[in-house]
Amino acid sequence: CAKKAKTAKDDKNGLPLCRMLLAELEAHRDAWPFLTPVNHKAVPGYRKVIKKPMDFSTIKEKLANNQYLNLETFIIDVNLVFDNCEKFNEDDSEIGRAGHNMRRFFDKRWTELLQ
Ligand SMILES: Cn1cc(C(=O)NCCCNC(=O)c2ccc(F)cc2)ccc1=O
Repeated sequence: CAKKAKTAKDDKNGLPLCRMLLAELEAHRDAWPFLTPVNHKAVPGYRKVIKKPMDFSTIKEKLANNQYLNLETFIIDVNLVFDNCEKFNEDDSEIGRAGHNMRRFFDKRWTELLQ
């Protein structure tokens, strides 16, 4: 019979873990810039500079549509949110700092949960 997955990382579908992690990201006080897609009509230059926009609501939609193979592919999209933020925003700005805070929080949580 198939070996029981050792950790969520190996588990073919650590999807409940993804849903839990996303819920924690959305509940974070610094999540507000990332909850919905950046409105490129309201944010000059965004569409030109950021080739692959991503946000928490889009990740939620992809989870609901079973578009993530496993935790890895989910983590790639979450990191895309933070990488886009670093590319477009000064570190010393409200949104730039929010991005750094959220990345630090996420890295801490998923590594804790995988131990
Ligand atoms: C990630 N990023 C976001 C923006 C940006 O201007 N984003 C709009 C923020 C406005 N949205 C809110 O204030 C809000 C949304 C939901 C909510 F529940 C509470 C507040 C600009 C550059 C960038 O790189």
